[in-house]
Amino acid sequence: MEAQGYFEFKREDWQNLAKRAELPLTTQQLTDIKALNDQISLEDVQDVYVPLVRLLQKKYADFEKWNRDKLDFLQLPVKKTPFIIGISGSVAVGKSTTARLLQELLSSWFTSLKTQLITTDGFLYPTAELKRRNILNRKGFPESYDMKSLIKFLSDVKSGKKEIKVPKYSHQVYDIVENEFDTIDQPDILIVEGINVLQLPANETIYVSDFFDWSIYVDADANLIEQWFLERFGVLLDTAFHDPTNYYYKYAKLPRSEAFEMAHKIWRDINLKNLEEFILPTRFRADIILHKTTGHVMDNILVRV
Ligand SMILES: Nc1ncnc2c1ncn2[C@@H]1O[C@H](COP(=O)(O)OP(=O)(O)O)[C@@H](O)[C@H]1O
Ligand SMILES: CC(C)(COP(=O)(O)O)[C@@H](O)C(=O)NCCC(=O)O
Repeated sequence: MEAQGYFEFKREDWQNLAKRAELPLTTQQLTDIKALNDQISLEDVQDVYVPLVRLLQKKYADFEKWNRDKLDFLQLPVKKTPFIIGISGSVAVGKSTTARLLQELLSSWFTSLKTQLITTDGFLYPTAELKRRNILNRKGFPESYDMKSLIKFLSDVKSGKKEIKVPKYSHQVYDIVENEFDTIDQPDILIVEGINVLQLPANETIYVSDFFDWSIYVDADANLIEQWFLERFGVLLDTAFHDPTNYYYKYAKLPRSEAFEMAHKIWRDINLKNLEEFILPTRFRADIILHKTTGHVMDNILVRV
């Protein structure tokens, strides 16, 4: 991987950065995390995420100090500014799993800090609007997101606005769910996860990443990501089988091989295309690149130095 400006840690070296003995989580906390993220191996938590959170802790302390010093020097009233972390990567690479785990770790570890999480799926245009714009087959591509609203949301969060409502996307419904929202209410740390968070959309003067204090790109070989996409598709099929309102119901009723043939086409013509054209080019904008290999095992960690 051509990665100028980064230091690449092999997993073995990275895991030595935080001694297991110093793991500040109790066995119960670890068990709770495992229960919430049953896919995640505790080895990954200890070897990869503990050093990651330790590094993040340093960045957060630095951020807080700078905000305090800045306001003090400018003789402005003290105010809290949230620290925003962006997480990017391909569809199905494991962004939401990583984001949820990070939120869990931060919440268990830094109990006095409020950590919230959103996914930019909520800022996709609803299916009706995608149809109206004739871009239904471009879901996930830059033009399928309401970037103005996403930037307004981030600007509201940074300025400390209370109880901000974020639209909700459902993978099962395959659309924005009407009248359902997540509420972001003055967090100390906000994690923003999505394929588009490091992109520079052509018509904006402010980018999503301008609001980030730290960013992570989850990376893997495209052939592996396709496999993970197909495995997730299989899980979605199994849960859709008895529910005609589920988007995947029509695939669940097809012979399994036909359904997977369709999924392979969706991967090749939409998600892989999007990865190659719009997502992968943003990889080296991230502060940290988490590289995964077979079985979702993290093997390399690249840090911008
Ligand atoms: N660390 C992991 N170990 C095992 N499976 C994982 C891991 N991370 C993600 N997965 C699985 O890979 C698939 C894609 O992950 P997901 O977090 O939904 O990706 P994304 O949010 O990038 O689309 C899901 O089926 C998820 O359960
Ligand atoms: C909603 C998404 C754009 C975002 O994906 P995510 O990163 O949440 O997996 C994606 O899941 C999607 O629907 N892509 C369009 C093609 C498809 O997979 O059906």
